[in-house]
Amino acid sequence: MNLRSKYGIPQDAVITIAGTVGVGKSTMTNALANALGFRTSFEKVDTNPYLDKFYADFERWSFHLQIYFLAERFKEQKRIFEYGGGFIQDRSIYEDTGIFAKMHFEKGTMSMVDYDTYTSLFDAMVMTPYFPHPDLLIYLEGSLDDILDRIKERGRPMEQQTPVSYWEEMHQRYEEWINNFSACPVLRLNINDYDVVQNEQSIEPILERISHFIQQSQLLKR
Ligand SMILES: Nc1ncnc2c1ncn2[C@@H]1O[C@H](COP(=O)(O)OP(=O)(O)O)[C@@H](O)[C@H]1O
Ligand SMILES: Nc1ncnc2c1ncn2[C@H]1C[C@H](O)[C@@H](COP(=O)(O)O)O1
Repeated sequence: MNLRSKYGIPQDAVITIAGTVGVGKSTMTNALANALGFRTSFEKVDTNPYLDKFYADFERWSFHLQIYFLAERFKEQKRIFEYGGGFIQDRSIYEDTGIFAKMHFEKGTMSMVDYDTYTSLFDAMVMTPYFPHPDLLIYLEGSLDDILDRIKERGRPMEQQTPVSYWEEMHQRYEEWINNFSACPVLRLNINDYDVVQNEQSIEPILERISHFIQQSQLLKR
């Protein structure tokens, strides 16, 4: 019996992985997709035409980057819908607005006009009854120090050159954001409680918790 059947996870489930930069979303996306035989939906960092420019000049590029991410995530959403689910998604669309756009607006690196334009587009596209929300959002959390170590270890040059205060601000905002998030069910995982890199078996207790959550939320939907 495969792991998906063993834990009774529906084959059309859509699970999104959320959390701050470097916390381990892509790694978890791969581990869960392999274990469940699901497709993946990744953020493409290397081919993003704005990301390097954005890190070099937030004020100049924050609006362009948000529009780009929104378009990319919406295309991915369409692909997931066309396949009929069975996906693990690396980062949720909700973080673009709830974390990044909001943070840049509030810190003064996105103008109010740009922020209003962006949020009205986001709301028209996403916050509608026609937009399918994921079955589960897995929120990865960890200490700022552990996350900074991971950002350093991964070594993306644009992130190394960014002041620690940026990651600190983001880390705080994530905590506040997840405590108020209600668009879909949330499973919180602390990065010290599993290690899918060194120990492949550590995915099974996570599958068990996912199964429990999805079954409970399906009961609530009835
Ligand atoms: N469970 C883990 N144990 C140890 N290192 C990890 C773990 N998960 C991720 N990492 C490492 O942390 C870094 C960031 O992980 P990544 O999955 O790219 O994060 P994200 O997608 O959230 O930005 C990478 O170098 C990755 O190898
Ligand atoms: N919406 C976003 N605005 C600004 N920057 C973003 C957004 N979404 C992702 N990013 C950045 C953060 C990282 O440098 C890369 C990839 O994110 P990761 O958390 O490592 O998957 O893109």
